Amino acid sequence: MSYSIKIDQSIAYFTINRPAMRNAVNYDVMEGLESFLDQIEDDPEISFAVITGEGDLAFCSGGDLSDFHGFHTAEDAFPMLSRGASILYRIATLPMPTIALVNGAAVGGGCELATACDYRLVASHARAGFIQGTLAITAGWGGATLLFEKNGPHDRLLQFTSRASIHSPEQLLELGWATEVYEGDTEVALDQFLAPKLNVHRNVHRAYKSIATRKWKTNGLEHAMQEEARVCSVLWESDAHHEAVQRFLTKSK
Ligand SMILES: CCC(=O)SCCNC(=O)CCNC(=O)[C@H](O)C(C)(C)COP(=O)(O)OP(=O)(O)OC[C@H]1O[C@@H](n2cnc3c(N)ncnc32)[C@H](O)[C@@H]1OP(=O)(O)O
Repeated sequence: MSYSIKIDQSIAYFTINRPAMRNAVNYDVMEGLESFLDQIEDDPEISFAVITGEGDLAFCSGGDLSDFHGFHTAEDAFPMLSRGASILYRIATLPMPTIALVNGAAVGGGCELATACDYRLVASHARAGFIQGTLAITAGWGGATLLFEKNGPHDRLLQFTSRASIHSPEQLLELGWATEVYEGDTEVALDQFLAPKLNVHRNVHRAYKSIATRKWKTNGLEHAMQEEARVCSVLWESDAHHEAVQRFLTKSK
């Protein structure tokens, strides 16, 4: 199984379980995320949702380049990108707060997935970045739209996306992308992050989440995220993109 879902004492967990592929997202993982969202979206008993990746090398390395490399044209790529954008929109607008447990690399679509969450707990050995530019594409699952929507300093966020580089936890904290950086055991770090929050009734957390995100239901965010998928799909069909993916897939062979 390429993912697992667990609900334990009002906390819902989704774990991508493809460590050998650095937890890259294929259609199976997309289906898993949709099923996770279906399970928790209307469950008033859930206090928090946690998204993470198996192992300690990667949170998520983005779209599975070996699977999705088969898409040659914008028309081929758009349905996958659009589906990713729908999933990230649903994550961003879940009624309970969400935590990305960034226990390793979060790059490309993996950085987008973490950006869709409310909080990002980042391991001191982890790295993250919108590296899609190295593949001659932009973010395509709506993650860049979400990043800009979350009101950081415009110039620094624009550099964060367009320089396509990988950032250290210190840089991610300074940018305001990382909520906290932790050392040592991931479960302990999550417990310590959640403990003070669990002293407050879940309805309060859910109410603040609704206050913070209500505007997104009416300001066209969902449409803007789909538009990001469309822009990415146009770049996807370029030779520059296909050549860059080919270089990545053959680098160690
Ligand atoms: C939707 C838009 C997108 O998300 S486009 C995808 C953007 N993502 C990327 O370009 C990420 C590519 N991956 C990486 O940069 C590195 O693998 C990171 C995550 C930094 C981890 O580095 P490192 O720990 O050295 O592992 P590695 O590169 O040797 O990879 C191990 C095996 O996993 C594979 N892998 C990794 N990421 C992906 C991916 N996104 N899609 C498909 N396969 C991936 C590598 O090819 C490698 O496989 P193999 O063991 O050589 O067969």
